Amino acid sequence: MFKRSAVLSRQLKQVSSRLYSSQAIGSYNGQLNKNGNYLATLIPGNGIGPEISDAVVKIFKAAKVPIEWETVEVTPIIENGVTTIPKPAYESMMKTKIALKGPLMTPIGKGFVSLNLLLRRTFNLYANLRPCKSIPGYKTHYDNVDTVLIRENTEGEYSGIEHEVVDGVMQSIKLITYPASLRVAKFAFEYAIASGRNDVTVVHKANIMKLSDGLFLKACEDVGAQYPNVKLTNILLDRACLEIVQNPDNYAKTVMVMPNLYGDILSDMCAGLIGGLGLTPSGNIGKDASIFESVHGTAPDIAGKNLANPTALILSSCMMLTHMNLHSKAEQIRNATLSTIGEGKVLTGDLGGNSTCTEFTDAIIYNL
Ligand SMILES: NC(=O)C1=CN([C@@H]2O[C@H](COP(=O)(O)OP(=O)(O)OC[C@H]3O[C@@H](n4cnc5c(N)ncnc54)[C@H](O)[C@@H]3O)[C@@H](O)[C@H]2O)C=CC1
Ligand SMILES: O=C(O)CCC(=O)C(=O)O
Repeated sequence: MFKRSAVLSRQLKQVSSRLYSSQAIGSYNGQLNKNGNYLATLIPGNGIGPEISDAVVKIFKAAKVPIEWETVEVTPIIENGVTTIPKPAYESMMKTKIALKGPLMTPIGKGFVSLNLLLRRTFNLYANLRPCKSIPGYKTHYDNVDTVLIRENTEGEYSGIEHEVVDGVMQSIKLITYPASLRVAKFAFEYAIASGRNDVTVVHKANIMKLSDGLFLKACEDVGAQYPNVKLTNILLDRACLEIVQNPDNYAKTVMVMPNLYGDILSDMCAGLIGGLGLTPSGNIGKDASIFESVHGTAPDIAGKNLANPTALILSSCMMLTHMNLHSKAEQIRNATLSTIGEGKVLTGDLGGNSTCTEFTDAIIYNL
């Protein structure tokens, strides 16, 4: 094992912890329990979820993070055709108001509704914050990616309203409401100020979806009028994709805000620029509760083989710690994780290495 170099350490210091902060909106008022710890909900999830969750638990223990986990499973509970989450998971969230979640599997083209989306709607987690930043020392085609994407998280194309019109014709409703658009726009502006970017870019297709995306854009402009010191621009989604892959640098100083589906796709694209889905964290932020999770899914192709890269969930857990005002622990764990990758000695397969999830986790603990 190698200790991080001075150059890498310097570069890491430049990785602003503000990038991963979600405190612009959404508050955390948790109280220390009698053991001097905060209580947080842990949802290990499916596929690689339990493996990467174990990695976080191990790292938190080694870093002496003052958190006690309440571990709950989220499985579909279907009653009278309505899907809900299990009572223990619901009650835990209502109590702790904060969770770290592994990915949850959703059947394709049939079966129960997405439990990920259900959690976001149940707890009104209306803003999905997805930062994506090149990792110093880890070489990809780009070394200058530093995007912040905020995705409306409760409606849009994912409102779950679908029906058969007649045989052979299906209809899916994209629901955009002014209040939901306003609140996510406000989050984006507050985040732009808190992160020092002072610049918001609305990503949309209001040239085609004139009413729905048009309303989203208008809500952002209405909010923008209350923030005269924050620059507001807008761009069509297709052009944004082109510009980001051509020159991500141009997107390093803005905060992008967009309807649900666009954010889902664009955040995977940004992940691809910095080394893949194993690296990108996210926070689902609400007024009263928040759930932090990787951008990636259950990775069924590598599940149960100790091959998963836990970085995305570890960085999500750091976002959670920042949200809880545990800044120094967040920074310690984030720096140890990024420097382990930057050193390039112990890497999981997705990053070109041949280390297991366990070996990679142990390397991070060594670097704490
Ligand atoms: N928030 C969530 O819980 C999400 C859940 N899903 C669900 O996950 C399931 C699988 O979806 P896929 O489309 O296959 O996407 P996926 O993200 O699970 O996998 C895509 C590719 O990325 C790789 N990958 C993802 N995370 C990785 C990690 N941490 N380390 C190394 N490699 C990693 C996988 O091995 C696979 O090759 C589906 O049921 C989907 O609905 C998908 C996205 C988000
Ligand atoms: O719920 C799912 O299975 C996928 C969800 C997803 O990709 C997302 O919204 O982040």
